[in-house]
Formats: sequence, C-alpha cells, structure tokens
Amino acid sequence: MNSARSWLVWSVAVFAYLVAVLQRSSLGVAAVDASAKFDISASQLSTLAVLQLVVYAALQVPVGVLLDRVGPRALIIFGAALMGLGQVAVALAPEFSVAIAGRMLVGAGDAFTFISVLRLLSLWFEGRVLPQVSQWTGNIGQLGQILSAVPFVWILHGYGWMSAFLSAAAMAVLALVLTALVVRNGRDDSWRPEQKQNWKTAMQQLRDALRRPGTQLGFWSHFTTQSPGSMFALLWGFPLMVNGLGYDTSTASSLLTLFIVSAIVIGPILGILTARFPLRRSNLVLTVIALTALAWAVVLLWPTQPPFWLIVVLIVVLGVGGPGSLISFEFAREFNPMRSHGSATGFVNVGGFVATFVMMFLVGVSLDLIDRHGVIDGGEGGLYSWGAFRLAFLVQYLVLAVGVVGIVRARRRTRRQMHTDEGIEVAPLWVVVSRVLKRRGH
Ligand SMILES: N[C@@H](Cc1c[nH]cn1)C(=O)NCC(=O)O
Repeated sequence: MNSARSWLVWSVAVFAYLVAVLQRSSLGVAAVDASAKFDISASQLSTLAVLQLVVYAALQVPVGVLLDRVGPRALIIFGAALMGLGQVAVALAPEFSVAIAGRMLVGAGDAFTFISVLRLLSLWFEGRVLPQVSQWTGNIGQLGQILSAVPFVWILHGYGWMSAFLSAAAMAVLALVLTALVVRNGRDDSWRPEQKQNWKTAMQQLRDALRRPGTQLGFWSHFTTQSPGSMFALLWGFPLMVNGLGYDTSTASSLLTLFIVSAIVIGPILGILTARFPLRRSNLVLTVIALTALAWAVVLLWPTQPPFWLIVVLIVVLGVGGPGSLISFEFAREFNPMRSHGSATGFVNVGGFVATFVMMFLVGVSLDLIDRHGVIDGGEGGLYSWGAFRLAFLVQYLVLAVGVVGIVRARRRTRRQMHTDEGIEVAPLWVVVSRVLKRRGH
C-alpha cells in the first residue's frame, strides 16, 4: 500500500480516466462539424450528446454491481475497448444513425471507467493519502477536456473528421494496452468477491447499499455539488457567455479552461481538509454549495450586466464543485462494507448526473417560456439574452434546495447510525466552534 508501485498503477489508471474524459468531450468541440457532416439540426445534435450521457448514467449501477464481482482492472480494459470501437464507428460513420450508435458505445465505455478507477484506489492506497489521491484522480482526469479542446480540434480542422476521431480511438487503445500491462487489482492481483456471489446475492447487496444512510448522503452530496458546474460547462455556459454577455468565443473557451484549472488547484486543498477533518466532510460539502449559491446570487442580482471580474469569480467558484463532488465518494467508501463499494459508488455517481440533466432541462424550458411569453425585452439577444438567462438560471436554486434537504436528512440518519454502531457522537459544527472558543477563554 502507498508504495512506488501504487503510484505507477495510479498514474496509468488516471491516464485511462483522462482518455475517457477526452472521448466524452470530443463531440462537443466537433459540434459544428457534426452538423455540417451529417446535415442535422441543433436538436438532433443535442440528442446525440444527451443519449451518450443517458447511457453513461443508466449504466452506473449495473457497472457498480459488476465491479463488486469482477474487480476494476477488467472493467477499465473493457471500457477502453468500447470507447475505442465507438470512436471508430463515429470516425467512419457514413450516416447519422451510425454516429449515434458510436457515441452510445462511447457513453457505455465511459461508464465503466471512473468508478472502476476509484475502486482501484482503495486496493493500492490507505490512510490519509486516500482522499487526496481521490481528489487528484478526479481533477487530473478533467484535463481530458483540454486534450479535446486543443490537440483534437487541431487534428479535426487540419486533417478532417476521420483522422480526428481515429486519433481519439487510438488514445483509447493506448489506455487499454497500458492498463493491461501495468494495472493489477492489488499487489497479488487476486481479486475475489468478499463472499461467494450469484446475481441474487449481488442484488441483495445492492439493495442494502442503497438503503444505507451513508450511501444516500453520498448521492445527495454528488447531486448538489456536481450539477451547477456541469450544467454550465457541458451546455449553458457557452451560450450564456457568448450570446448573453457578448464575449468572443476564445474568451469563453479560456473561461471554461479556468473552470478546470480552478478544480485542479482547489482539489488538493479539499483533499487535505477532508483527511484532516473526516467528521466535517458534510460541512465542507455544504460550504461548497453555499459558495456556489452565493456566487450565482451576486451575478444574477447585479443591477446591470455583471462585470468580467465577477464572471471570473463565478467560474472559479463553479470549478470547486468538481472537487467538492469527489467527497461524496468517500461517504460511499466509508459507510459500506468493501464488498459493496462498487454498487454504492455507482449509485452516488448517478446523483450528480441526474441533477445535471434536470438543471439543463429546466434552464432550457425556462428560456423558451420567457421568450414565448415575452416576459422580458431581450432586445437583440432574444432567446439567449442576458435578461432571459438571468431569470432562467434561478431554477438552479430549486435543484440545490432539493439536494440540501436530501443532504441534511441523510446526514442526520448517518450520524444517528454512527452513534448506535460505533458510539461516535458528531455535534453540530456551531456547538464545536463555541466549545473551542469557550476553552480558549473568548
Ligand atoms: N464529479 C466528477 C468528478 C470531477 C472532479 N472534478 C471535476 N469533476 C464525477 O463524478 N465524474 C464522473 C466521471 O465519470 O467523470
């Protein structure tokens, strides 16, 4: 554990995840080319993107169950193979339906990667370093978005559609080969399910994992921390900045890069805090959510168009949501027996994606309603004016409120269970702070 070999295995696993993020984000940056190549409308294009994410989210729980049976190594390899095949299909697609099938394969392969890589960590690391490694894993993986925004786009525009997607497929093959050569399920690679399993016991294990308050705490934490940033980065951030605020596309792209850089810088700090204060992880999650809600409130309530520096602050804060969301997986790991880690992690991961879809959808519907009923005078911006975005983005607060209620309720039940099972009492943060102040004679 925590050896030089652990770090070698980790770097290959992170590379496999980074390559999965590259495959996932390669369609977004090729959107205009895809519309021209297949002669499709904007809604057909968004179907392509959404279907891929739906496949990803729908497979999380089944992949989690499988993970508890077969271990992470085989699944990372299988995922890379599916993504490679999918990208080859997209590269060679003579018509739109083949591209859809290809992107669905990419979504399926992607679904195998992240939770398997997370599962691998606890086979190679232990102790305080584990939350930090988990932060590094999630955040370094996001650099895959930069790979698709820069070298992938360069190949796409220099050498064409087929070369770009075949290069992406080649990266998946490289991840597959490196994983097969280097990654093992622990030192002796002797993965065995903790108890003999058939599908009936696996299903029972899944039900038990879903019922545990700690798993639910993870689900609601992921639901609430991941969604504002993902909704912004994956769909509405670009139109908001370009159409709503009038930034040019290169400024908007740089701001989206800042979103990733913010996560990479803040992730290790959150990793240290979670390792140092394990009983305060939900407070950290709630702080991240409060900061997000506050940053949006200042932007949306700004009397005129918000200044550039404020949008920069907003994006830095939104970037913290990614590292914040990684804390959710620690709840899954800590409050479940080893044999259910895969199922619990898969379920927790679903939370963030469900909330992201809901937010994306609600913002879209709100923009349409505002436009159709002439709620505000959007001026030249019309459907995507700053005034319209300002109202539509308020729907985020609905999703955040549902998530916060979920966190508070699940946390209460988790703490009650910790008290019953282990005699650990976790006092509310304000009680602890006032005790410390009193002790220091304030
Ligand atoms: N919340 C993300 C991970 C993350 C870290 N920093 C920014 N995002 C997550 O759950 N990802 C799942 C995946 O498959 O990428």
